[in-house]
Amino acid sequence: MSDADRILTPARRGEDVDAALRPRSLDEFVGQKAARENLRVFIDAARSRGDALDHVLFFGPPGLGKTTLAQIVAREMGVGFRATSGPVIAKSGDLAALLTNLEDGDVLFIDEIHRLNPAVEEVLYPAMEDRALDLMIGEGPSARSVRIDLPRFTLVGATTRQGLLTTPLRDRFGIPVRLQFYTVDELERVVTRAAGLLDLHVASDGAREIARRARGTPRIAGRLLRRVRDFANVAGAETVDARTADAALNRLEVDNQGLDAMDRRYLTMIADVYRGGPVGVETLAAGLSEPRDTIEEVIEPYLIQIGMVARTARGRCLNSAGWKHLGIEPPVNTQDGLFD
Ligand SMILES: Nc1ncnc2c1ncn2[C@@H]1O[C@H](COP(=O)(O)OP(=O)(O)OP(=O)(O)O)[C@@H](O)[C@H]1O
Ligand SMILES: [Mg+2]
Repeated sequence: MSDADRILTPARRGEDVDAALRPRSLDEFVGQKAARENLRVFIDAARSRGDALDHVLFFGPPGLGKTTLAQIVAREMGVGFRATSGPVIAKSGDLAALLTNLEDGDVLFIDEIHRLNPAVEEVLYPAMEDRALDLMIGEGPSARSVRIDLPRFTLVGATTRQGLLTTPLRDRFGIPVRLQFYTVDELERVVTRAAGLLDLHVASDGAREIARRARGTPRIAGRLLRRVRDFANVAGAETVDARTADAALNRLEVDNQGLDAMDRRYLTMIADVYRGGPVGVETLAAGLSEPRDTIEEVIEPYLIQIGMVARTARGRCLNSAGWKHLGIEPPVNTQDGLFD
């Protein structure tokens, strides 16, 4: 099974109707309290000065609301929103064209900003810092550089891999915002809100069951809700309660901790083959036939967050919660035993 086939992948899949469920204002946006409150202050301050908002970087695992917040920033500032992504901007000229076409105050959203090519990134530095573009005119000895002023704009970058950003780029964002996994309470509100938008009756224990098993991720909560709705429709259930949700999620092979077959394969490999670790991520990637990026970006963050796995300098280790979840006794003398 590849990551794209998983019901629990936090990465976006074609069936996801993200747009319909997207909160449209900071007040509608659930969770991420600290980030929301800070953004509110910075947006109000910029607006009262009549200035563009400082550049913002959203980073964190997939499906936590980076794109949603970028759109909300533009809407709350009352400015235009232009979106592109790192790998799409092939040449520095493409970026120059985008920048010179911005209107005063616009938000330029660059998704996957860690994948910008270095030549393009160079163009971004003076644009972010001085709102200017340095262009070379002509070639060879007669070449000269001209500086063009740009409209005031706010660059909003998003990345799942903050560590892959170059330091000069990272330093040019005045407002870095790390997104966190959501609590079950927060996801319960996400599910209830989405159910309302989908015109579906979900009892509070049903919303809670879905929330508990959504891997801390609103995108997964929305997707599970739609699949549970399908099961409820076929079963002729008017209301999704905890029992209906539990039965549907079991059928989807989402276990009671919200892990799926891929997560269990990952945990089982560390347990069975490497006696709980430490084992390097490359070795795990080869053993599981998954790209290393998928393991690091998609599978591990949540398993680390819930304390089943630890990322150490010598590799990945299974913690006692991981052993417990697999229902396996850890071998004696594991590293884990030393720390628990
Ligand atoms: N705080 C929230 N409240 C309600 N729904 C949310 C929230 N955050 C995200 N969502 C929903 O989750 C889905 C995914 O959000 P979004 O596309 O913004 O994630 P992302 O962080 O940009 O993901 P990726 O890294 O894959 O680009 C959307 O349908 C959005 O409506
Ligand atoms: Mg996104």
